[in-house]
Amino acid sequence: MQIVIVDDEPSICWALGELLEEEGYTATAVGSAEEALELSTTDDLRLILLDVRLPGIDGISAMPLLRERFGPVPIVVMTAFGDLSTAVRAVESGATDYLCKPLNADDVTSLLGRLLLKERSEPRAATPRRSVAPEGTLVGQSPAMQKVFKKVALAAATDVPVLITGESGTGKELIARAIHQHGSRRAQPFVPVCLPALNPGLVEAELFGHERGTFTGADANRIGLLEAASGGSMFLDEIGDTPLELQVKLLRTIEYHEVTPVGGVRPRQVDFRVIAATNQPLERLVQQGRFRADLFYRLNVFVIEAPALRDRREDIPLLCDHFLAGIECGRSSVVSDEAMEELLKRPWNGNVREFRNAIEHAAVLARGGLIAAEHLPAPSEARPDTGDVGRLSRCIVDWTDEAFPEDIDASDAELADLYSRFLSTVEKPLLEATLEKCGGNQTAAATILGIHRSTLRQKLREAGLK
Ligand SMILES: Nc1ncnc2c1ncn2[C@@H]1O[C@H](COP(=O)(O)OP(=O)(O)OP(=O)(O)O)[C@@H](O)[C@H]1O
Repeated sequence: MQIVIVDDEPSICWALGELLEEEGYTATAVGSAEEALELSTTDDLRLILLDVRLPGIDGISAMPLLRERFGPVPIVVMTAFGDLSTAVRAVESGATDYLCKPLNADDVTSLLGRLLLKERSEPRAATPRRSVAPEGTLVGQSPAMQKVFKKVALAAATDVPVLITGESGTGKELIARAIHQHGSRRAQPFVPVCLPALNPGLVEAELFGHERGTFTGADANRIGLLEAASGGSMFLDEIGDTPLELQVKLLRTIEYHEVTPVGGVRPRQVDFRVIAATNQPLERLVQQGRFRADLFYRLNVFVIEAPALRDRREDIPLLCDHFLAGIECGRSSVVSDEAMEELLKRPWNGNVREFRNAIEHAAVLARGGLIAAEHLPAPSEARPDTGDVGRLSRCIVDWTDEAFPEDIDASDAELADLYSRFLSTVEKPLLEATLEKCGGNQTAAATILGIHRSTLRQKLREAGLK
C-alpha cells in the first residue's frame, strides 16, 4: 500500500517515511505539488499527505489538481498553523482530514488507522503559539480546541442540525457563530435566542410572530425570530430549559420548515439552519420526561463538545493576550510571572467568561502596567455540575427517581422511609471503602470518618460487614 508525502522539509519526509514503513506502508516523498503531479499513477496509492506551504503551487490550490490526477484517494492536509481558517479552507477544498504540525507519531498512526481501517491509537499534543486574533474569534491551540475547530469546519460544510454541549462560559455561542460564518449561509442572518430568558407570556409571539389584533399591543403583523432567521442560522441557546409545549412547536417548525404566527391560520415557509446549545445532558432530561425524545433526536445529529477551560489550561496565555488586546488599557499591559502562575492554576468554574472578566478587571486595576496576582479578582465560588460532586449528585437524583413511586400518596406512612433508605444505601459502600483504604484498621477508619470506634462497629454490624 503506497502513501505519497508532499512536503519540502526533508526532515519531515524522512520521519514520516520511517513511521509509515514501520506501519507496513510504502512511502514516496516529494518536495512539491508539481513533483507529486508528475508521479505515475498506481492502483496501490492509498493516501496523500500534503503540506500546505509548498514552493510553487501551495497545498490547498494543489488539491483539485491532485484529485484530477489520482482520483478519489484520501488527501490529508498537514498544516503548521492549526487555526480555524486553514482547517475550513482545507475541508472546503475537499481534504479528507488534516494534521497539525509539529506532527505527532500517535496522531499520524491514529489517522492512518481511521482512514485505512487499521488499528487506532490515542491522539495528542500541539505546540501553543501566542498571537492576537480579532474579537469574536474562537481562540485556542490545545488538542481539545483543535478537535472543536475540526468539528466546526466539518459542520460548516453541511447544513445538518448541530448540538453544542458544554458548561456555561465555554464558548458555545462563539462556536455556533463560527459554524455560521464559515458555512454557505454566512451572508444571511445569525439569530441567537435564549428561550428560557424570554418573557413566558410572549415567548410564542417572539418566536413565531403574531397577527395584528391578537393581543393588546399587537397593532401590526410582526414576524418572529424563526422567520427572521430564514436563509440563515437559528441559534437556540439553553435548549434544555425550553418548556415542553414549546418543544412540540419547535419540532414541527424544524421538521416541516414552516411557522404559523400567533393568531394566524396559514403556515409560512421558513428555511433556517438549527444550531442548539445546552449545558445540561439532554439524555438525562429525556429520561426525566423534561425534554422530548423526538426533538432530542432531531437536534442530536452532529454534536460538538465545548471543553471546560480547566481541561485546556495550555490555552490560558493565548486567551490572556487575546482579551488584553481587546481593551484599550490592556494593550500595554504585561502579565507578571506570579499572576500567570495564578491564572494557570485557578479552577475557572465559570470558564472563559470568568477568565475574560478576571483579565479585564486586572488590566483596569493595573492601568496598563504590570498585572500582578493581587490585581486579579477572587475566583468564583460557583462550582460546575461536573467532577465527583456533580457525578454523585446526578446518581442521587437518578436513585431518587427510581425509588419514588409514580402514584405516591404523601399520607401513606409506609412509604415515609426514603431518607433512611437512602442513608442505608450510601452508608455501606462508604464504610467498606474507608475500611479498605485504612487496610481494615477500624480505629483509623473511625478517625477518618469522624465517628467513634464503637459507633463504627455498630454500623458495620448493622450493615452486615465484618
Ligand atoms: N475559545 C474562545 N476564544 C475566545 N473567547 C472565548 C472563547 N470561549 C469563550 N469566549 C468568550 O467567553 C465569553 C462566553 O462565551 P459564550 O457566551 O460563547 O459561552 P457559552 O458557552 O455560550 O455560555 P452560556 O452557556 O452561559 O450561554 C464570551 O465573551 C466569549 O467571547
